[in-house]
Amino acid sequence: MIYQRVALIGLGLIASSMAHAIRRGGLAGEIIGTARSSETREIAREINLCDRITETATEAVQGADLVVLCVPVGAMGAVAQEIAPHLSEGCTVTDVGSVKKAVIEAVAPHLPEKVHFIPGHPLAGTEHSGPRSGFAELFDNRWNILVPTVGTPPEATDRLRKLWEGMGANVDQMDAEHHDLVLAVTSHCPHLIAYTMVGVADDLRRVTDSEVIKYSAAGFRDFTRIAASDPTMWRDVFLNNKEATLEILGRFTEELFALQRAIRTGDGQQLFDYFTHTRAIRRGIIEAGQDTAAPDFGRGPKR
Ligand SMILES: NC(=O)c1ccc[n+]([C@@H]2O[C@H](COP(=O)([O-])OP(=O)(O)OC[C@H]3O[C@@H](n4cnc5c(N)ncnc54)[C@H](O)[C@@H]3O)[C@@H](O)[C@H]2O)c1
Ligand SMILES: O=C(O)C(=O)C[C@]1(C(=O)O)C=C[C@@H](O)C=C1
Repeated sequence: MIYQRVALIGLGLIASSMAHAIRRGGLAGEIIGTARSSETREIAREINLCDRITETATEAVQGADLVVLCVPVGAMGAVAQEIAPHLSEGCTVTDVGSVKKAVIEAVAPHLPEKVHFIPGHPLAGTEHSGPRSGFAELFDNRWNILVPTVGTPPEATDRLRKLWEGMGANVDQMDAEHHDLVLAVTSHCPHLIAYTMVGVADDLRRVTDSEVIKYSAAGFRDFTRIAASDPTMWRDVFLNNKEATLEILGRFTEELFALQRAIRTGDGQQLFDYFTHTRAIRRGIIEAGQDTAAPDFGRGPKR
């Protein structure tokens, strides 16, 4: 057992997967859960997600030695403010938000000195949300990035690392700014591109008489899966990782324009060279055995 009492705030995909994975590994003495809506709390009770479900976050954190904020990035600051006076001395507060710099800025000022704040981000998910969508295997062989704040005792970070390893994840550390830039490239902008492509296809539906949907090839189907992700979560990701996502979108647009020009001018060599280069990147990732974060479509329950 790594923690005596873990409090999960916000019972969606990530919190419910954590509850299942913590139970699978016998990693906590007790799991307490809480959610804002009575409907979510009711479902959590019905499926026996946690050992105890409380009405409020302030009740949930009492006596906990680990508190995990599992709400959308834009709600982290308000939740931290609400729970701060009720945290136990020496407890660790972590989060699972997809953005790190803005979450640290929103959460850290509210937390008392007697607690350890260790922000985190599991690089694992699906397009589903809510308390029924979680499954114990979500984090197996996926990365979890920890972003310890200055002055965090190494023992507190090691303990949290052990919890994530117990849930099946590989753990790495990064600073917040670097995390946000890397994730802008690997996760945030690809989601925006998927949202856009599905929007374009939908616009075209009238012209193509629904053929776009009917003949969806694998590439487009992957886009529609990604574009089905939770709108609140993704709105908050972009509003809170503005600088890095705008930087990457700027570069993306430049490359896109260059390829657009090559198509218009019939520059087959440029297209061929570009595609050869990107294929080598994909093959390099696979040869290096670093393809562990590849989405495994169809994982987990479909809700
Ligand atoms: N879904 C993914 O693929 C994924 C992966 C890694 C990290 N994350 C991050 O994990 C966090 C949770 O995501 P999820 O996919 O579990 O979401 P989810 O939508 O499944 O669950 C979110 C939970 O937060 C609650 N909530 C929403 N707004 C709130 C508010 N204003 N105040 C209090 N509670 C509120 C919801 O009721 C729900 O219980 C987010 O910060 C997200 O960025 C998501
Ligand atoms: O597989 C998916 O559905 C995901 O989008 C998961 C994904 C990702 O981009 O890889 C999405 C957001 C997270 O913050 C982490 C993981």
